[in-house]
Amino acid sequence: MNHASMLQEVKVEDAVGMVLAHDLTQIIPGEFKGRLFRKGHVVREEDIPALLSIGKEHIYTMHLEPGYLHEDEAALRMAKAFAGRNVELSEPHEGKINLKAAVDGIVKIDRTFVDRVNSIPFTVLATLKTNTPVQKQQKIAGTRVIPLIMEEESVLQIESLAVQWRQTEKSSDLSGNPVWVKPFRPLKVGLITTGSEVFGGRIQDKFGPVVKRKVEQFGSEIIEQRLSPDDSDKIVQEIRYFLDRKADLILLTGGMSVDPDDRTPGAIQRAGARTVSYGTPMLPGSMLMMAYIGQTPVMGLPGCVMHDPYTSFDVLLPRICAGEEIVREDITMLGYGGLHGC
Ligand SMILES: Nc1nc2c(c(=O)[nH]1)N[C@H]1C(S)=C(S)[C@@H](COP(=O)(O)OP(=O)(O)OC[C@H]3O[C@@H](n4cnc5c(N)ncnc54)[C@H](O)[C@@H]3O)O[C@H]1N2
Ligand code: MOO
Repeated sequence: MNHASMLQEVKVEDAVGMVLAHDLTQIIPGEFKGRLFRKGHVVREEDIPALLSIGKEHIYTMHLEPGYLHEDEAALRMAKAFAGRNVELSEPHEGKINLKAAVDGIVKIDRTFVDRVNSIPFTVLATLKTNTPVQKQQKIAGTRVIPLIMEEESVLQIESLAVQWRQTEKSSDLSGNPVWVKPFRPLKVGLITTGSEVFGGRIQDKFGPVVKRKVEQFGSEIIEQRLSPDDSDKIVQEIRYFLDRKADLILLTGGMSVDPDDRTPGAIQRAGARTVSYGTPMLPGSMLMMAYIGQTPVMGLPGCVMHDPYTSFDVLLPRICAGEEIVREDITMLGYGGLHGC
């Protein structure tokens, strides 16, 4: 790429009155990183010491030829090409556009598309992983072009990748584009706390508050918490209680392991559940059960959810709160990268 003819170097001392062609960045480790001068700023006599102090002895003046784009314009066109529903774009800043969530939800980001964009030289698209829960205004992706002057051809390639994606991606009719945010829906959640030691008052329930906080974090609510001893019939009754009340999600805690008193997985099955998986390849959270009774998701939560900050429950819950059905493949793919402790 030969951009030399479009860029002219001028010593800062001779640049008074000239227009900056790009943002200029200052970094003071531990204190500040950001734009010191904005693109378009007219250099003044008093700017010269500041420019020299960030190591700029020269500035560029720029004369773009047809077929070339300024870094800011290229980044903006890239971002507009793939930003879909519930995504907002920031102003260009140092050749970068941030994509932000416009709502609370989970990000949906097509990995194949991201890889294709990044295989085009001098373009950068860095994103969160798909299905990550995000809050409104949280950054979900950033685009950047590496050179100050970008060949328009590269941007056209990205724009046409996005067009192809829209033509071929049948399942994404909700999204419009490969990077988007699926909003949470407010679910009514029934919570069944099993364990004769809790039911009988021998120990105080520590599970309920944890589950309540997690559920509320994604915009849903626990409509009621019911206690049950380690008795299969009683657990089945409590599941039916919440089915009758049209709970959108039923969560059961405790009794998920291999002891004779661990009745929860069997009771979930006896209540008529279709098991997606019992045994989840993630540590912690391996004893989690994912099941459905009709359309209603039912989850058995093992003891670790009570004390480990990030388990398989934290991966699956935001997706369920966004209205997604969990299938077997969603579970099997958790193992790779699924070691988080335990
Ligand atoms: N031989 C094996 N042992 C264990 C396995 C295994 O595969 N083979 N898995 C381990 C894993 S992983 C976990 S996680 C736990 C599973 O625990 P459970 O869900 O069966 O939990 P419980 O046995 O019901 O309780 C464990 C512990 O936590 C206390 N507890 C339970 N509920 C509450 C509550 N609501 N509030 C406060 N405390 C609670 C309970 O009293 C026990 O002390 O199993 C491993 N073992
Ligand atoms: O389920 Mo345990 O559920 O891996 O700590």
